[in-house]
Amino acid sequence: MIEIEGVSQWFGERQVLRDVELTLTEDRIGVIGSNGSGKSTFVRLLNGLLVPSKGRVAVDGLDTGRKGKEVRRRVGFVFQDPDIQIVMPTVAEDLAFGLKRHGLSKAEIAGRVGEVLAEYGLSEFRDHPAHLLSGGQKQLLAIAAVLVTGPRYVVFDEPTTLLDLRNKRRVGKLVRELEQKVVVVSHDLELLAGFERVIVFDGGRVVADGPAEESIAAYVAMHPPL
Ligand SMILES: Nc1ncnc2c1ncn2[C@@H]1O[C@H](COP(=O)(O)OP(=O)(O)OP(=O)(O)O)[C@@H](O)[C@H]1O
Repeated sequence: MIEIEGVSQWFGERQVLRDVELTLTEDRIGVIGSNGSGKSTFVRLLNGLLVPSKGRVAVDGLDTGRKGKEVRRRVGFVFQDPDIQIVMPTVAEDLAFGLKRHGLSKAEIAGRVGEVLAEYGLSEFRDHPAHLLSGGQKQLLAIAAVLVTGPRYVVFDEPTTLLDLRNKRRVGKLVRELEQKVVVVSHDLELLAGFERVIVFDGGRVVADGPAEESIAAYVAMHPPL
């Protein structure tokens, strides 16, 4: 469970989130809203990438301000642009990187990396330079590198924006089928169809919150055709 209690966020003089009060328990949660409405800021609070200016965020009872390291082990974060997440030269080394930080032995790491490469259809790219992968393959690698560390929750910030239709569907399927609880920020409303809960932000506030179909309809109704 992730609890967001009385959270407001300022950057300098500018208030970006206003009195957000939410308890996240569902397996599939979407976050939508206009550009600049505060979605990315909100999800950055969930794994302690950002600590709220006011209020409190707790993951399974762990305060993100005081227990940041433990929180980040529980909550994986997949960025929109996989290039900023890929840190090692080859595909296998990149996957191993996250595991080393988790104190696994060399043999355990090799085994786990092999499994994950197979699972994501990346085995043939094992020793390939990660930066030469296609956009879709990089996104899959970035997702795999987060999942390999075994988080309980995974936050995705616009995971399909840079992808072609085939890879968009691939990532969409993966997001729907993950065993972890997921929170997905997206402008791709199709990706969120069928989600248990979709939260709509506007001007830093939650303006709708309910099953995907209801929230998406409310969001669409807020934006009549020009
Ligand atoms: N680190 C920061 N410093 C200053 N302002 C910031 C910072 N991060 C975000 N902002 C501002 O906060 C506001 C909300 O940004 P945020 O990225 O949360 O919106 P968003 O809903 O994710 O938008 P988009 O759909 O365009 O990605 C924007 O006006 C942005 O310029």
